[in-house]
Order: sequence, then structure tokens, then C-alpha cells
Amino acid sequence: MTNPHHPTDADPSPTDGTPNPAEGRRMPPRRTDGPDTPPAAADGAPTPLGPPAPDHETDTGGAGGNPNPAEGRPTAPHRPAGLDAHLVVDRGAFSLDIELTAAPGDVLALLGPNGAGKTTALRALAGLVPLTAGHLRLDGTPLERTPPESRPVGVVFQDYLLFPHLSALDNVAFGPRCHGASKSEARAQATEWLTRMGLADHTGAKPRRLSGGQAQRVALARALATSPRLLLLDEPLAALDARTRLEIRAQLRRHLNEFEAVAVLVTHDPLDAMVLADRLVVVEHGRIVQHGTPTDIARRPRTDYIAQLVGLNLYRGHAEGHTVRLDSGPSITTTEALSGPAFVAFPPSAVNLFRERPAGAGARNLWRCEVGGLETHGDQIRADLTGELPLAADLTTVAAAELDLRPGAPVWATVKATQTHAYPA
Ligand SMILES: Nc1ncnc2c1ncn2[C@@H]1O[C@H](COP(=O)(O)OP(=O)(O)OP(=O)(O)O)[C@@H](O)[C@H]1O
Repeated sequence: MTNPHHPTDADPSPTDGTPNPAEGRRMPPRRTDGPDTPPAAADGAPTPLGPPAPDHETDTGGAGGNPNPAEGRPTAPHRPAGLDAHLVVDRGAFSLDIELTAAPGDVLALLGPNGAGKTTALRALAGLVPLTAGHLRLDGTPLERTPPESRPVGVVFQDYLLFPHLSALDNVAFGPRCHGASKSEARAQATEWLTRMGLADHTGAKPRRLSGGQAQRVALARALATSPRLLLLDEPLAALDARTRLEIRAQLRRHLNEFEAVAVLVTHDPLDAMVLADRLVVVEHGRIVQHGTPTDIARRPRTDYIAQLVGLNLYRGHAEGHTVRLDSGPSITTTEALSGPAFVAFPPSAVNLFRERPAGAGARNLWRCEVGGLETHGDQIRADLTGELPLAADLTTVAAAELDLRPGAPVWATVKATQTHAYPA
């Protein structure tokens, strides 16, 4: 479980990383740099975040609660469970402005291209970047002014940031220990978490002796051991090789399913997002461009980035019945009949290529194109076509050889109307 302690101004513990004789444990040094730097532990590793100090934030939502005329006594203020955030962060040339809400048990994935603002959003939730405006409430409690170490937040950093000098057990026990558990209680909790993670045989191992997948699970156990109300995962599988990733992705999904509070993960990988999250929030240029279930997003992408992510050709135009006239000129015949601004999408595998104009195109769409480039894509060749309609087409290596495809070659591309999907823009 991730919960090393970070001293606050109210914390009288030593600030030089030396053992605290009063408590018999080593405290991390106090940081003097800005809030945008993760707090560091004694060994320089950023300090994972922990639950709130017991007396820290108080609920301001109800100012003492509303009187209930029926009973003549005040009721508890309404405290919506889960995450309610409007994150506004100004960083000079870059600004983030996104709203996130999630119920307990939800797993949200923030997905987006480099520089979109995903990490900034995660760090704002953790309290490592201050909000310029907006709000952040967790289970109804405002957290904007709560320091990172006092937020009920657990973080799994991309490279895990385990304390190298501590065993897996002590890495996990560190969180509960910093929140007042006795050494034996903290170790018992850590043992339980490591056992749940399938690491009962590795409790004594130092991080350098753990595989990538094991280290990831120790980091997750450390994040969960203090029962956070918000779990943040920054590219949780990025440091793993492809084989381990497959296995750990499935395990992480299981652990997230069992986690009863809100989890937010940041990823570049659409597969991680689709497997791990209930809802995707796609961020571009610091703004949400689309959100929804993985299926919604995959079926109805609304930006080029998302279309590429889910492997679709995407066009925007104006629909009249079964024809969508594209803003760029040509038309696409679709099975759906629509009226007004519309998107049309189809997968590269739906495209058939011919060197000669095919006879009797019938209900197929037909465009004259040119091969712009070719690349291997899994066991297929992906042809990028330019010309009347820019598109990506997938074909087998045998078909590519038979067509003698090479950059600059003219080709005819067809797509059946039944393989397109049109929806309102
Ligand atoms: N400390 C900082 N000060 C000022 N600007 C920053 C700082 N850190 C990041 N930025 C800028 O904020 C923007 C968003 O960065 P951020 O790291 O949040 O994006 P990201 O979506 O996580 O990208 P990536 O996927 O590459 O990690 C970028 O333009 C980046 O240059």
C-alpha cells in the first residue's frame, strides 16, 4: 500500500531524515520546493500519499445541516459519495480545464496524446499541483486546500517508486505505520495485502529482486493498504514488457473490480484503458474532447486522435439520407439514414484495393487513391492512401505483393456501405 508519510507544518517530527526517537521510525526530510514537486522520502523516492489527518478537513457542504421540519432536528448534510472535480490549472502556455465525476467503484481512464494534460490532472487530484480555480470534492469533502499527505488518496507511480532499502513487506507496511498503526499491526496488514496480491512468498524481497510485475503489485498493495478513497494510477503498466503486461493487466482489472472507492488511471494505451476502465475520458489540449464507455468511444470516435487510437478511418460531413457529403469533397454511402452534420467511420480492414477500376461497384463506395506509404501492422500490411479520400487500408502481405503495392502506386479503394457507421456530429 502506498502511504509513506510526509511531514506537515503541524508535524513536529524531524525534518532531516533521521530516525525519530519519539516514534522509533525514520521520517522523510521536509521538502522546501514548490507544491509541484512530489514529496520525497528519505531515499529520494517521492512519497506516496495517504489518508487524511483525522482532524483535517471538515465538511462545508451543509454548514451544520438543514433543519428537518418533520422531525424538528437537524439532518446530516448531503455528502455525495465519490469524486466531484473541476480541475483548472494554468501553467503559462498550457491550461487544463476538465470536470471529472465518478461514483465509488468507478474506474476512470484519462486517455490522450502527449502533452494533453493527463499527468497534470492526476497531480492536481493528488495535490501535487495546486488548482488555479475549480473544486475537488471526495465523498463530499472539499480537498482543494488539503495537503497531499493528508488526502485520502493512494498513488501508484509509473515506475512504482518503491523504497529500495526496504523489503516488500516494509514498503507496504510503511503507509499504515505512518498513519498510526503499530509495527506489528502495519506488518500484519501488509502481509494480508501482499498475500492478496499473490506475493506471500516475496514479502522479504527487496525491490531489486522483484520482477516488474511483482514490483507493480507491491506498489499497488502499498497504495491500497491505507484504504484510500481515491486511487490514482499513472501509466500503471507502462514499465512492463508485453508478456508481463498481459498478465498484470488482467490481475489489475481484478483488483480494481474489488476496489470499492474511485480509481483514476492515466494511460496512452487504448487497450489498457478499455480493459481496465469503466469509463474513458479523452483529453486533448487540456480539455475533454469525448467521454463515455469504451464501447461508445470505440464505435463513435469524435476526433482524429481517438479514431486512430481505436483504429478507424473517420470523416466528418453533412448527411442527407444515406449519403454523407464530406467537408473535404467526396461522399460516402452509408446504411444509416441521417440528416445534418455527421461522422462516418469504418475500419481499415473494410477497405478493398484494386489496381484497375473494379466493374459494377454497386452499393460499394469507390475512390481513386494513391499509395502514400506502407507499414507492417501485426500480421497485416497497413497502406496509407492519399488522393480522393485519404484512408488507411489493411491487407495481407500476399495481397499487397499481388497488387504490387508501393509508394506512389495508383489504386482504387472500395468500402461496402454496410461496413461504414454513420452518427450525428
Ligand atoms: N512543471 C510544469 N510547468 C509548466 N508546464 C508544464 C509543467 N509540467 C508540464 N507542463 C506542460 O503541461 C502540459 C501538459 O503536460 P502533461 O504532462 O500533463 O501531459 P500528459 O498528457 O501527461 O503528457 P504525456 O502523455 O506526454 O505524459 C504540457 O504542455 C507540458 O509541457
